[in-house]
Amino acid sequence: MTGFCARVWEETASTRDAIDALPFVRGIGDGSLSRERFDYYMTQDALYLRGYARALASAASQAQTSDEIAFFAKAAHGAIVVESSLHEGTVGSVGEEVRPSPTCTAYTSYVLSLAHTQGYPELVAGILPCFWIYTDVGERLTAKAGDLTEHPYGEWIATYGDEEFARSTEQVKAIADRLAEGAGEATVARMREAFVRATAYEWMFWDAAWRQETWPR
Ligand SMILES: Cc1ncc(C[n+]2csc(CCO)c2C)c(N)n1
Repeated sequence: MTGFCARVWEETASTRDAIDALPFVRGIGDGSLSRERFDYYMTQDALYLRGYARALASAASQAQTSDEIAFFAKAAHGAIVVESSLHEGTVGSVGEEVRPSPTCTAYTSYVLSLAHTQGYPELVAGILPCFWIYTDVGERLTAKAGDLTEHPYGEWIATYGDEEFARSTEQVKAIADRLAEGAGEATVARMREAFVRATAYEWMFWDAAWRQETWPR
């Protein structure tokens, strides 16, 4: 039987095709995306990464091996460092007055609910699309964009097209496959649900940035 990752990757093929087709993602790739939309995204992403870093720290606290504890603790730190370096170069530091959008709130609340109401395998499955989708999109955009030095979003593309980032993704995939192998049917079904949902949130996050989504007032 094929592993968990191979199966859920196949199952989310249509969502991933829809991600590639998003005007926001196409616009980052060809450089035509407006600064205004990109800045909205970066600000919301900084807020997202704070919540996501907490979910990674929770995975570190639930992990059972030294390697996994160290891996998730380093990734939690990495999420905050990505936030400050990539974001300060574009939108500056994000102040307390900025409110997370409905989609940002939904996505961070969802991964944190996995951390607090489900088990370690479900949390890892819900954390994985953040790594895998960005590696996947980053690799394709890097191959397409060519020389990034003059590209308006070159730094963003290079961050996620990076080989070390791809290696981190492979590590989360290996952890998810191992956990699914040792888990019962009900846990694997919840892991699948977490992966599918988080993948949908990745689509929604870029779509919300394109729309510059706000709360009703
Ligand atoms: C909405 C959203 N989803 C995924 C990433 C990518 N990402 C950022 S930090 C990290 C892991 C630790 O470095 C990953 C995979 C993002 N930036 N924003």
